[in-house]
Amino acid sequence: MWRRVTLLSPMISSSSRSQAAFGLTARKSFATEIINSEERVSPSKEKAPFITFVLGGPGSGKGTQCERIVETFGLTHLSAGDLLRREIALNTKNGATILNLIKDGKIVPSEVTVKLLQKELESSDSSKFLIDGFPRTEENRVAFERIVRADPDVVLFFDCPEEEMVKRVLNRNQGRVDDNITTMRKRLKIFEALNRPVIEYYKNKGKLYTINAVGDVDDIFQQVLPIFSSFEQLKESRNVNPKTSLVEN
Ligand SMILES: Nc1ncnc2c1ncn2[C@@H]1O[C@H](COP(=O)(O)OP(=O)(O)O)[C@@H](O)[C@H]1O
Ligand SMILES: O=c1ccn([C@@H]2O[C@H](COP(=O)(O)OP(=O)(O)O)[C@@H](O)[C@H]2O)c(=O)[nH]1
Ligand SMILES: [Mg+2]
Repeated sequence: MWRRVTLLSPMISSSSRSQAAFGLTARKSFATEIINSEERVSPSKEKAPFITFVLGGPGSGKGTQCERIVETFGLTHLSAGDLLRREIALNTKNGATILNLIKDGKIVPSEVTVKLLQKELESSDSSKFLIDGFPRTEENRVAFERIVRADPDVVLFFDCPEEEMVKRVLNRNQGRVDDNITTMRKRLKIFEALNRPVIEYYKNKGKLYTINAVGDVDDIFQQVLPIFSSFEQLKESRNVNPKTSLVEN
């Protein structure tokens, strides 16, 4: 279980949050601490988690590619949309508000989404996460940094033309309340206005990997493979799948 060492938090002044400084502090703040002598912390938990943000417009194939990444590299998939839909299904206190926002293609307040993600990150035994469909806005991004105190190692961007995304969403067939043309049009506008700046942010930080999201699912995954293969932290858990390893590198 990941635990933040909250005592470290006041040491970070807003002015010292350069990428390097923030990254270093985030890593330290993810160090586990032994709360009491009865609690055992495994050595692997002393390292910072490996975090990937998966971005792209609605229907660009984020969820589909995440499944492939999980199969091959064993990362833990956290879909922000799925966590929000679970709140609706469980009828929690935020459930009704979340439902209305999703129906309207709007973004759920950062506090709500970040808290859900934080809970999953902290309670998981995993040390490698794929955070799918988040951050959707600059405000989301800043809230994650502030609350979770972690930075992504990799940001994937599935780049897909609008007409292709519309076609896919309208054929998705998962009974989602937002898979209709009216909501989809709103979502595309929100994507351009609010998610593009996040993509630009990570591009400027040198963390962005842009994937051409048009074509066969397997061919798209072939663009993703070398990105993850290059990270030492993921090598030991690499699950060699003959279907996906043929064209590697
Ligand atoms: N490369 C692809 N070509 C055609 N259809 C795809 C492709 N990738 C995913 N799909 C389909 O498009 C729909 C949206 O994909 P999904 O992975 O849910 O996207 P996102 O999570 O980005 O909204 C799904 O029905 C999925 O099966
Ligand atoms: O960080 C997030 C992720 C999702 N959503 C809401 O959940 C919807 C569906 O998101 P999801 O990622 O499941 O959609 P996808 O892009 O996969 O179609 C979005 O339109 C938003 O209304 C949100 O508010 N914040
Ligand atoms: Mg999705």
